[in-house]
Amino acid sequence: MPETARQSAGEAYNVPAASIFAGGYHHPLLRNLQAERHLTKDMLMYPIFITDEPDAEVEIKSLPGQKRWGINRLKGFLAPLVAKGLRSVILFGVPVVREKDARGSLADDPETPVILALHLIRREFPSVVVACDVCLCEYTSHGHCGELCALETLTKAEQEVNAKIIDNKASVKRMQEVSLAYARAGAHIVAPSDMMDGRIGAIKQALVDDGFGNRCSVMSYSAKFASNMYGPFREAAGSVPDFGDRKCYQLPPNARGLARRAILRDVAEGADFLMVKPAMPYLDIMSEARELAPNHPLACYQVSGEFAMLHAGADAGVYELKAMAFESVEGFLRAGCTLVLTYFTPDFLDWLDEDQ
Ligand SMILES: NCC(=O)CCC(=O)O
Ligand SMILES: [Zn+2]
Ligand SMILES: [Zn+2]
Repeated sequence: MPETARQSAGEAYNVPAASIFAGGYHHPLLRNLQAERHLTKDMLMYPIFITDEPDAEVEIKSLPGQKRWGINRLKGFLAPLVAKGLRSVILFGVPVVREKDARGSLADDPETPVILALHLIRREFPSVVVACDVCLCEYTSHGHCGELCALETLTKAEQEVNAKIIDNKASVKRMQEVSLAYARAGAHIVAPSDMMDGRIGAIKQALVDDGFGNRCSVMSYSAKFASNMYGPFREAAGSVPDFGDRKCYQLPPNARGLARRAILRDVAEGADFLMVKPAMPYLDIMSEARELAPNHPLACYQVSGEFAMLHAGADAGVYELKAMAFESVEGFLRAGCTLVLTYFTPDFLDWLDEDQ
């Protein structure tokens, strides 16, 4: 037993005045003031799936409440959200009608859903900032994020460990082309999630050379981990790879050092925004990113599996969804994030107007 407790056996222990913590902040307002920063509507970016079926409004089973939208439905879907204060979206294209090929030609086809949506959103909702995810996985016939090497050039052993399947050079060139196409169609931000080496510098240079240096920002998915939590997204976007996995271009979940290097590399290559993805299991990486790049805005992506997990827990009675969603985002802000990509955005637009 500790000395003080023995001495006071039988008597009430006198709590020292300086040890009173929670009790000192005994009112909801006083507790609220503990936060350095609070979630605001400006900090929310909403991921949206747009398909090439113009009238589609298709539920995504594994992503509660989320749908794939056809271009003809987009205005009606976004208008009420913009009225509630939606400030930014990130677009993902989902071709289901047109045929995919090995180089992901549909990514930057002039009629591709993302480009049509860019024109529409810029025209109809001038207050909304539009980011476009830049990646090939939704557009390639094989479902990988970049162009592949001719597989016959690889040894069997290399194929088995999924090494060297990506043609990095050809892929980076595609990311430049796709980024430029989105910038020309009005994207405020291009957000490469492909994870090819050197793409940030290449994209930034292509934008600058084409006159977009101060019209289109680059948000790098800097620390994107090869997570188990992208499943519902892959259902939503139809981007499950045909073979192998993404481990040769995304970070292993245990890779703190690689994440730190990736963050520093993307800063050096000219990224305007950095990102950590997924969010909840990687709070340590966020706070390290904050330290490594204190002068850059930091985003995090609360991915599809996190969203599905939070819903599943709430449905099982483990917690109340709204309270848990706020708790998750409070963690991101505490860790230093300034922007949160989340499927909860429409909910937060309502919740932030309610008493919390
Ligand atoms: N580039 C986006 C993803 O790879 C997945 C996001 C998610 O799971 O929500
Ligand atoms: Zn991808
Ligand atoms: Zn992706």
